[in-house]
Amino acid sequence: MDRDIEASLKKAGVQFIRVLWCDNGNAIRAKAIHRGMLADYREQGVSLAMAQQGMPIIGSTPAFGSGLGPVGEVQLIPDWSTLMALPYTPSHARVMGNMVKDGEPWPVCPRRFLRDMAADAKLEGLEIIASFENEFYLLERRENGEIIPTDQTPYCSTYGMDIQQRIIDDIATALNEQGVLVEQYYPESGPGQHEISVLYTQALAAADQQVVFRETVKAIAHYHHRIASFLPKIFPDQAGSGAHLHLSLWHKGENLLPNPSGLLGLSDRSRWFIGGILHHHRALMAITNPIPNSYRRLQPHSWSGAFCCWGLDNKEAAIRVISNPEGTGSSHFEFKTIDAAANPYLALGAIIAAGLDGIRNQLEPPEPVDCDPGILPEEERQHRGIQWLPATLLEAITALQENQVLLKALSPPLAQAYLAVRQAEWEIMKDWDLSTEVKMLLDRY
Ligand SMILES: NC(=O)CC[C@H](N)C(=O)O
Repeated sequence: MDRDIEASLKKAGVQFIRVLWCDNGNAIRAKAIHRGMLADYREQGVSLAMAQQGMPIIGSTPAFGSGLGPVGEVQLIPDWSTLMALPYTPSHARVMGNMVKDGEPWPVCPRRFLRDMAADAKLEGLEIIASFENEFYLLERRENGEIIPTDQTPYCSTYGMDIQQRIIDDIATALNEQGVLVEQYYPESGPGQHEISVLYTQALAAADQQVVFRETVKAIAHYHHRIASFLPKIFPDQAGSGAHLHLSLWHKGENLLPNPSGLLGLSDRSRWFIGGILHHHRALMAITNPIPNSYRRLQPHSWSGAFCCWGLDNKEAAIRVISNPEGTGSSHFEFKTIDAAANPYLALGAIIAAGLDGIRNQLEPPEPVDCDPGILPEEERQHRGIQWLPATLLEAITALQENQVLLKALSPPLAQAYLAVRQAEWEIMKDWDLSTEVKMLLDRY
């Protein structure tokens, strides 16, 4: 960051620069540096208690067994290439932070993990291109604490668009101003549920975008006296909110996915990448669906990726390969078993690790599924190799504890801290009913 940027921050009226991190509980947090003190902090960043990476989403003591106690600090060093004034809070700017210990990237830093996984992919000649596609609810809190949707409109309702026009416009403007390019918008099927998709980009930037997206949507809703929530399941009988992850693999500007004569229009490497994700799916879910509430969303017939399988344009499969109308092969696929309670750096990093394992070991996915797996008799599902996914976070945690590929990729200190946070959250929340989850978590995601 040079003096010009300091000057432009001053000119823009920025007083504080938030240095952001996204922790193992997927809370987005920041320490803010006053502009007048930037010279002192520019290189060394702000200090952070190591225990911060052991915090569950509820509570303020590090999880037991995280390996992170009250002693020890790391530096949160701004990645100045991500500096951006916040359009919705003009006196603040934000920059993403990297956790550094003794001058080296700290293994427990989620951004470090994704950077390393992207670098691993590069060694295989692959650039990972991704985008998170979020759904969220726009809600109001009544004086008695009751949470109600702010529209009652169905899927793609133009009336829903009219009702929410100002707020959606403001979100789109703010995202675009931060370089997160808005692609499509429509009201989703739940009352007050909306979806805004943003343009894909390289892996680290895609995870940064996910943080920016959540920050922006929540802040702008608040400005409009609304609550935006990404909590995976809010209303028992209405659609849940996913954060489907769209992926493609590139090399030197060329998309490596399409092969018109390959299975589902895909090249061998991309099919093996998918094979790796499905092979490690159960363990991945401890990262992609990290809270007990996540498992309420994953129901058959809800297009949420509740079955471990893949298919062409199949919205009930965990992996939907998206057909290309021009018949030139499939250019990307979507992983649906993921929600916005997931730390995007860890989730995308773990998916890359699983996919690379698939490529290295040429892991073939099972036969693609061309029907709704939820209506098949159990025997046929088994015959076709369509597995039920973990029904609880605890099952997913156990799968991750047993998954040497993902544990190795995470590195022992990150795996230890992450699993301890998941276990702590499981213990805290396992007996909560949905209304307690909503009360406690609505504002946190
Ligand atoms: N249109 C859709 O794909 C719906 C997605 C669904 N709401 C989910 O939970 O994932």
